[in-house]
Amino acid sequence: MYIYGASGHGRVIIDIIDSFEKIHGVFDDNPHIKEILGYPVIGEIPENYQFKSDLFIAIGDNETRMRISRKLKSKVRFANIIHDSAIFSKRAVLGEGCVVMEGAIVKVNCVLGNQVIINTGASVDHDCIIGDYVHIAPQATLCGGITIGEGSLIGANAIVLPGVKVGAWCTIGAGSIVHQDVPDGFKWVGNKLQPPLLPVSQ
Ligand SMILES: CC(=O)SCCNC(=O)CCNC(=O)[C@H](O)C(C)(C)COP(=O)(O)OP(=O)(O)OC[C@H]1O[C@@H](n2cnc3c(N)ncnc32)[C@H](O)[C@@H]1OP(=O)(O)O
Repeated sequence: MYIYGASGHGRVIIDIIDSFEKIHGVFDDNPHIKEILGYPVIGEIPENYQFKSDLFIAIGDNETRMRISRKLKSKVRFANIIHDSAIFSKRAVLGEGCVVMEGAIVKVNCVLGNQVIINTGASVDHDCIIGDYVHIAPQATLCGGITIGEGSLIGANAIVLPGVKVGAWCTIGAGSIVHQDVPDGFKWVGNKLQPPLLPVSQ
């Protein structure tokens, strides 16, 4: 497998896979990063690079992961990674380029899109629909029947109550309790929707 991203999330991904998976190469656009966990970092992906195996985009930022996956999707197949200690229902569906980390749970009838991160110990209960490029951060809990729109971040230890719909590109603060639907692009912190930023007056 190839890895794209040699920062914190890249270290986490390499640490999960390199005891059973050969790392063919690690890419990162930052020319100052030369090495990660003992693996040399190649730099940017060269034009017309011929991949010998699947790629995993190990970048935590949802918008960046979307941009890179769109750029590369015609050139390479994206790997999925499910840690041995995760519980992933045989009746749940996963897109491509996703990771389900240590101790995470994804239950019956869940549908996960592409490039989704289910981080350490997060719990996604029955019948949830998770859009592309979503990150469910460590220990977050999604109760049953929840919808999370594309690109949203559900912060660490947040709880989303049953049936709630979180829109696209929302941010849910760490430790929040989300008890109402959240419109596209909004932020929710604690137990409240945050007012949108007002445009700066001319
Ligand atoms: C392995 C990993 O690390 S995965 C990473 C997962 N990432 C996360 O879980 C982070 C989620 N992000 C957060 O919780 C952020 O703090 C956000 C998005 C809620 C707020 O970020 P910002 O908009 O930059 O807000 P900022 O940091 O300026 O804080 C604004 C106010 O909200 C408060 N605040 C910030 N985060 C929270 C929170 N989670 N809960 C309650 N209050 C908060 C701040 O104390 C501050 O209060 P004040 O105005 O009274 O001083």
